[in-house]
Amino acid sequence: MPLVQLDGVTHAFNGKTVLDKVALRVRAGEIVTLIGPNGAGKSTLVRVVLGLLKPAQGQVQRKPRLRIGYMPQKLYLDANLPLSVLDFLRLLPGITRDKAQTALDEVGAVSVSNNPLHQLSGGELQRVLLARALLREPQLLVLDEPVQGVDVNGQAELYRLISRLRDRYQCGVLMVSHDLHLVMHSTDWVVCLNRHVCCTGHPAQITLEPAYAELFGELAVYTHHHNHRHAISGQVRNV
Ligand SMILES: Nc1ncnc2c1ncn2[C@@H]1O[C@H](COP(=O)(O)OP(=O)(O)OP(=O)(O)O)[C@@H](O)[C@H]1O
Repeated sequence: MPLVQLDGVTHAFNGKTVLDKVALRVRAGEIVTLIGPNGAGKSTLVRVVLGLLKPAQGQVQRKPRLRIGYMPQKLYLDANLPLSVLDFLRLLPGITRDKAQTALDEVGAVSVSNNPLHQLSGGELQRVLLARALLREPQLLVLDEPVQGVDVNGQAELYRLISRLRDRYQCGVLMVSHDLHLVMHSTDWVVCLNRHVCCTGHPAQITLEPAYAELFGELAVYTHHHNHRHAISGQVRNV
């Protein structure tokens, strides 16, 4: 049974359809990457997966008692709040100092344990957020743009870390990314979203899809015919 399975998920905000009959499935041990341009509905879909948003239509099935570890896109920090990394992780109920240290060790961030949270670099903060997600002992890790604010080398390292965590815990991973080329080697399945699912497949296949080429332009290669185009709003236009 998949950890989570969505079928025909449709949702609108203020009369504007943001998700249109979207299907998605994540199984244990699998890394699924959701890619799409700004406003494509990626974060909205993540909220549906997390159970924070009930879609107007469609089915959402989660494995019973599914434990989800979530890494948000952004963390809003109050620079006046003197919170160390360890204090921050220990805000989660039941987390001891030892458990927090182990999670930091796991993500290669033990050296910043006592540093003030708001003084971390982009890459260090992302690792700390990943450690926090791991503390829930997740069966499903949901990562919304996990490499934001991280330089290119750091991004590749973070993706390798995510793959290692998947190998070690055999958890499913759903991650959101803007850039398929960077995540290509660390993902098993790609879902290309622009309010509806434009195409899905293995990372190497997906770059050959005309729908992918249309969304991501010059980086992609056209090889076969596609039966619709997208208006700038993301609406499908027949050709
Ligand atoms: N709570 C809300 N109320 C109204 N509109 C919303 C709400 N949440 C999202 N939207 C709109 O839905 C659309 C999709 O937003 P969403 O954040 O899911 O896109 P995204 O693919 O994650 O974008 P980005 O890559 O920029 O983060 C956008 O037009 C956004 O303005």
